[in-house]
Amino acid sequence: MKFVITELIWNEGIEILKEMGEVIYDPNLWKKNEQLPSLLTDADALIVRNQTRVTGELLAQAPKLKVVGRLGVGLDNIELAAAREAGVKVVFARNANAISVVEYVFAAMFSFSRPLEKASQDVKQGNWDRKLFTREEIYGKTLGLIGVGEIGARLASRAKAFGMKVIGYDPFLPPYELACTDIGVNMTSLEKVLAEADYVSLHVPLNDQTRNLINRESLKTMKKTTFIINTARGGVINESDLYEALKSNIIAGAALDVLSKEPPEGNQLLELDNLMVTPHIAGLTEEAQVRTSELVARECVKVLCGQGSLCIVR
Ligand SMILES: NC(=O)C1=CN([C@@H]2O[C@H](COP(=O)(O)OP(=O)(O)OC[C@H]3O[C@@H](n4cnc5c(N)ncnc54)[C@H](O)[C@@H]3O)[C@@H](O)[C@H]2O)C=CC1
Ligand SMILES: O=C(O)CCC(=O)C(=O)O
Repeated sequence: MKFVITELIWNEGIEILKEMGEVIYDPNLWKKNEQLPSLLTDADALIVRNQTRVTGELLAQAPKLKVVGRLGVGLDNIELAAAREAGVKVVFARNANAISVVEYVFAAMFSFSRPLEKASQDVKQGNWDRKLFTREEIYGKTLGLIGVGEIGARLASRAKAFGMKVIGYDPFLPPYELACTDIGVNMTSLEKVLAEADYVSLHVPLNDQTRNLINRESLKTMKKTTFIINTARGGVINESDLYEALKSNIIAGAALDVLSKEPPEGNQLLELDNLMVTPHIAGLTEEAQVRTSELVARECVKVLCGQGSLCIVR
């Protein structure tokens, strides 16, 4: 078996693959468009993160390919219809990084509500301003979830433990799969989530329905005190509309782990004081990456051995 890996993978995954065959691994291969097709001519599996564009054109250059492994959850960089047409299965790291994303969202909420780093810097600069850093508890506040899947559900149960009220919008949630009421999420409309939440957190895939879901009109319906947190995909928020809303204090602030263009180029949002931005790290913890690398390696091998996998994208 030949495995081609175009982006960062942890050793735990590589070890599994090496037992099964040849492993070509270069974490920067996704940037080397001229090299990739020739490496794929006799590859059985292609393993990627979120930067490799797995297009129909690329798949056509990989006649032996049977499986694409996605070291993560979002599938917006993979042309699923083209993969289906080519008979190539796609497996992903179902739920492997969800807890890390949840903890990131708490870090973002606490950065707004208890800004320890800013206060610490202020003290180190010789100040002792206790009033300046008086904020609000998250206890009793409303967390609004847009998308209540693997991440949203885990975020909800932990937010309840902090005494938050949790409301959610997810029109595609199969009722038998997740009893939102059991985990304390009051499911409601998108309009209500936006109007009532003190913290809005996005957990939807990027697709034609969710692109620009948060835009000038929806931002206007939010409270002036609301913070929005985006760990989903940059395209879910219209960035120029968010820029205007933050600049004119239509909402209080935003934390973005994802941007429409990564790394950013000339993105005005980065100039704003009420914006926190990180380089797509919500799912990047040691634990999540070991789980992700092992899971995707194992599931690719299963597919190549003709066994079933619960991580195949349908
Ligand atoms: N920043 C990071 O490091 C990470 C980002 N992600 C992003 O988070 C997204 C969500 O991840 P999971 O919770 O694991 O996925 P999931 O598939 O378990 O949950 C997504 C939920 O969104 C819902 N949904 C779909 N379209 C919707 C719409 N138009 N309106 C409202 N809800 C809608 C679905 O019904 C589903 O319940 C991923 O697709 C990925 O883009 C995931 C992991 C790490
Ligand atoms: O692929 C990555 O490295 C980031 C994780 C992510 O965005 C995802 O799992 O969807």
